[in-house]
Amino acid sequence: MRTDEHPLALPVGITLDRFIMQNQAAFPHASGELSQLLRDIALAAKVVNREINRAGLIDITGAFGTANVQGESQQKLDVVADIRFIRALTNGGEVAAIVSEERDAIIQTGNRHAHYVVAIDPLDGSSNIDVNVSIGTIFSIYRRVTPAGTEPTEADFLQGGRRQVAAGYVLYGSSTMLVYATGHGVNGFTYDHSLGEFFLSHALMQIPQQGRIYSCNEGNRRLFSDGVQQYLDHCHEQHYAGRYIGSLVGDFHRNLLKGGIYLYPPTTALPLGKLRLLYECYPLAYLMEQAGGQAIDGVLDILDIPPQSIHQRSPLYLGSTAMIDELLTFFVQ
Ligand SMILES: O=P(O)(O)OC[C@H]1O[C@](O)(COP(=O)(O)O)[C@@H](O)[C@@H]1O
Ligand SMILES: [Mg+2]
Ligand SMILES: [Mg+2]
Repeated sequence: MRTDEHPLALPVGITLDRFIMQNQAAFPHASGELSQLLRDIALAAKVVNREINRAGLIDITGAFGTANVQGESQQKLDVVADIRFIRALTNGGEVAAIVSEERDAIIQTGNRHAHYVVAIDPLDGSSNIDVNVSIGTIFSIYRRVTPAGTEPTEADFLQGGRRQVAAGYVLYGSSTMLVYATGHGVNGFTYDHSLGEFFLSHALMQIPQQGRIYSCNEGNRRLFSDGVQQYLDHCHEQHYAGRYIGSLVGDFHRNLLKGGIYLYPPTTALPLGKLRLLYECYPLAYLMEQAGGQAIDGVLDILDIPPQSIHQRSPLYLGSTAMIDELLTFFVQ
């Protein structure tokens, strides 16, 4: 009997580290830089996970008293997660510059020799931080276009969604998961606190083509276009289940597993939508397309939207292909 099949010692599974190494082997010219970058993200995720789990005990709940470039009040955990990810990516040495939701300007890490830049939403679902509801982190990775050795510029971040070389999210929920893709499918890893390791738990995730869940803040209903309002009526007529956590990562993850559609339409208050193209829409669209779903802004595929600025907003509709096709029929009437 092979040792890894012994009933007294069941295998623990494939660690994230081993998975990264196995996948790196598939790219003969790989230098290991992207692999190290992914490990740095996993390390920061473990530290932030620890802070979230004990937030109420170490007084990092509530507002920090400052506002970010979007004019949103920064929660203490927004700031903590921002510092932790920037520190890990800087110390890891593989990232030349970072765009963060919590910082106005590009962060120069000082690693001018590095070949990658990262756009990040350090803490997603800020309105749910203090109420023990799932929250997340979203990241997007590009190979820089400016030469190594020089100071990275906006050009490195405004390459367009289809130039991402990797993207993913961390979900801090009933379990903690890291879900990412590097162009060859979406894989999910569950964190085992007792071993301090992420283990492969969801290989090659695919969203069901059809779903019966819709996720939308219907409190904004009157601010939506007629087409969106008619689509929401259609969801009611079809008795689709309304599920809205208010954390994009949480709503995305559920719909990825069960099938469904997430909508953050433009409103009269936010005519360009609320969500940010570089560190919310592009990375989740990258995952959604590789999981067999669709992501649009109502007209274009999210990944084809030309980027103009680092904190640019966009409407977002993403999920099961059949549900996106159905939504689009309400936009052309
Ligand atoms: O409260 P609203 O308007 O429904 O917005 C909720 C959406 O805004 C977000 O909280 C925006 O993300 P941040 O928390 O990172 O700012 C999404 O996670 C969520 O889907
Ligand atoms: Mg967010
Ligand atoms: Mg955020």
